Amino acid sequence: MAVALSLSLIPGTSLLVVIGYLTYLILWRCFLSPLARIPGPKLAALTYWYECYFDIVQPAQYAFKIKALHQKYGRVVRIGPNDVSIADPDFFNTIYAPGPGHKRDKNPKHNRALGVNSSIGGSVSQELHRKRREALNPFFSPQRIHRLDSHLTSKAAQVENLFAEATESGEAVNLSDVYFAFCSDIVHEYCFGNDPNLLNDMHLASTRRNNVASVLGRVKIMFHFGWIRTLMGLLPPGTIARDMMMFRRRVRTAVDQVLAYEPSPEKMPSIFTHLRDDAELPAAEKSAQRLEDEAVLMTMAGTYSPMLSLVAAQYHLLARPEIMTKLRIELAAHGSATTAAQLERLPYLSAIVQEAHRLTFGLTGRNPRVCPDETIVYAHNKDPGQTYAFPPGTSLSVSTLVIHTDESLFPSPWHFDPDRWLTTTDDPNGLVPADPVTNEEQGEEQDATSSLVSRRRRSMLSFMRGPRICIGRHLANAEMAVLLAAMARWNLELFETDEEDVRFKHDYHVMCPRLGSQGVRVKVKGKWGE
Ligand code: HEM
Repeated sequence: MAVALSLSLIPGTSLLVVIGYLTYLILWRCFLSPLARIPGPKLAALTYWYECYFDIVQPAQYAFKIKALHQKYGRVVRIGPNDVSIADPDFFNTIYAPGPGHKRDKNPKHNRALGVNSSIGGSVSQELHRKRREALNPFFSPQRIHRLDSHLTSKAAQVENLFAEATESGEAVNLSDVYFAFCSDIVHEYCFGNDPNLLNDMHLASTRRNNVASVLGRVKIMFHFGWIRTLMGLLPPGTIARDMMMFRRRVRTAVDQVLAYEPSPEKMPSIFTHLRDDAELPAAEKSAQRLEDEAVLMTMAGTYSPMLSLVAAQYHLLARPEIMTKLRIELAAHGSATTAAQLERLPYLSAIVQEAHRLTFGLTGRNPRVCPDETIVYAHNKDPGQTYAFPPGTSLSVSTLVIHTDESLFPSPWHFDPDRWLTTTDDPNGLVPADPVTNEEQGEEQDATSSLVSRRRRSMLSFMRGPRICIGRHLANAEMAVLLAAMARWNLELFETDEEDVRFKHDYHVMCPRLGSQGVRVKVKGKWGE
């Protein structure tokens, strides 16, 4: 009798516990938490379902919603129960590059999206990240990248051969596939020491590009429903998300091949033979699983992102012939500039590259940092009412979309305008410093006329800043310089392509143009000037 009575009380007690917990959650998140006074929609403060709605139902629109929230609520907006977005380029370094003695970790929840937790990009703690970065750094210095010059030039020549063939056949060429294959061949050779020559097989290049696009197309689902990835790991291979499995399996094969061979003194080390042979690295850092994660990140980041910037630049060069004309004049005036290092110093070419990066937005998703041990204070210099303290553990981010389309920095922000990157203080020989941002940080190149351009450069977030700045940025810029200079030698016409094929419409970790876009396609009319 007593047992039956206690059993009958269970549902009621459980209901009370649930109601009590939910009441506590609502009170804490909306009214009592130290973040409660930060402006923003109460629903976003209360639950992650708010973000989930804009990520999945809309779809992939939260980046645009965050911009709209800043327009409504101001520079500081609470965009999640523990998440704050700050639309102030002057606060950027405090979050991402605070300098020695200040810890900035990643938010582990964001690792779910790509599932490369044991890669450098997936390292949550600053200490672990630093160790992994130190192991890779030697491969990514500008000097080391410029040793790839002959390889870059020969790959660009291979692209030109494709154009010569397309001139004869009259068939349309998909530049998104071509540039994906170009970047993929280069990064694959750099990582594993062999060139898969994807440029030789455009059908395969197209399949591989779409493969990566569908992996990216799932990042929002994986982010909000992390258990799906766990479930996938338990199912027989290929049951769901075949493309994701195939992509990982291909990368794993390349890693296994590296691990299967002994060190060979006469062979130039590739990134992964270097990691395999690095005596300083503990065994766990060289496990096949960890190296697979590293390689997945490296091959995805090293192909898809530069491809996006390349096609954006190429589209605007073709849609706006006056930009192409200026580029050709500059290239003709510096005919001896052929290597990546020389081309990267041409002001107009660099400005095109920079503008393409701006409108490609780097990582379009939230890329928060968490400070584990310090309260961070935001104080707007002109408005004392806008002072906020974020306790340790708050997930803080700056939106690339918000900053790169800030009208006060970039008037008519969606207009592709390389001129906004040119200063009157450029070198009299018409050359720009190799790394303008670094030079500015060192106090060089400052006068009144160039201050707006300097501010724009400091506000560029495409590669991020601080210790986690894109490790492959010098490679990406070298690839772009060489390929855009080669493309200027050809007479190309856009084919069934418009601006919607290169414009940021959806945030799938990186920018995605209109859904269903086939990429940037052209007809090749022959060599320019012939
Ligand atoms: C236009 C081209 C590129 C863009 C816009 C871009 C953008 C970025 C951004 C924004 C990050 C910071 C991510 C974070 O904070 O977690 C990053 C990191 C990274 N990128 Fe790139 N990237 C590009 C090209 C490349 C290339 C060519 C490679 C490889 C060869 C590469 C490899 C990486 C790696 C390994 C990381 C992680 C670095 C770390 O966590 O320390 N990226 N990239």
